[in-house]
Amino acid sequence: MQIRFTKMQGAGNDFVVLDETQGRLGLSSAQYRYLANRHFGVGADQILTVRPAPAEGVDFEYVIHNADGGEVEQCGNGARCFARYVHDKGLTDKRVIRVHTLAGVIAPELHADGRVTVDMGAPQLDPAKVPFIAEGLQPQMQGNAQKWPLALDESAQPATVWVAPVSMGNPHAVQVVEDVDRAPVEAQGPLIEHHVRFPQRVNAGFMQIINRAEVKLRVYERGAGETLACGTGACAAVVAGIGWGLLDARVDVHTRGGLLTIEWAGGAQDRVRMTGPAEFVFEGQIDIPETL
Ligand SMILES: N[C@@H](CCC[C@H](N)C(=O)O)C(=O)O
Repeated sequence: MQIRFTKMQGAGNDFVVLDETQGRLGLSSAQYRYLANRHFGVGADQILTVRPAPAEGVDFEYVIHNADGGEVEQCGNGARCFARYVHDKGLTDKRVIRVHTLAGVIAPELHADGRVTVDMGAPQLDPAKVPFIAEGLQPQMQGNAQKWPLALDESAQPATVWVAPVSMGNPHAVQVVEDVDRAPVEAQGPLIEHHVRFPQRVNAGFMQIINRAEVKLRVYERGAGETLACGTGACAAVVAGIGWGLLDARVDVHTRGGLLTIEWAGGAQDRVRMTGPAEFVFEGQIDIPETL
């Protein structure tokens, strides 16, 4: 089966974008995995699919698969690339686009310089809704927000880490580290991702505070491993940092792949805004085995 694709990246978080506005490709989870494979396929952290609007009041449907083939609710860097794709490919002439995702409606806005700001919606901090199983644990209060002890495998240093469970439509566990470049992302990432207290698995964020308006961040992503940047991870980290009283309402997040700016007024109903780059890389055609 031969399909056309576009490769894009947002702060180094890379995507294969598929256009299903003229009909479904009907890919299996193994075929998404094949596309994402960096040796046999195109290579990507996520596969983004553009579909026609499923309802009144939105312009498109945005479907996201992780590199492991699983469908997920939200992807922030992908949302910026999605908006740039539908605009630059002539699928819409709107510069503010309303997009349906599994996590609700988001609204990317294209700027003249090529960057995109996305209204990512309000964060969810109720542990049960992340979902995070908090039963039997004693949280610590810091500022206006809680942090929860997460016991990791004994081989992990430290054996217990303190995290904020935050949902940006998808689940995140954010912890503060002293030096992000020396943080045990590879060792702790998989343990946090698969921790029994996160029944839908989780994206693990490691945030170093530089000052009240600047952080460094690495994220070990659910279903993709460490990526050069994670947009929803940046939103979740800033929400946690503001809740803990460590950050102001506008924060520059330095990732290994580029800069994301996150804004949040701090109220439960306040929506998070994310601004960052969205770039085309190349286009092509690939043969995908029918049976995988
Ligand atoms: N890279 C993304 C997040 C993609 C989904 C995530 N791995 C999950 O499983 O929730 C972003 O930029 O937000």
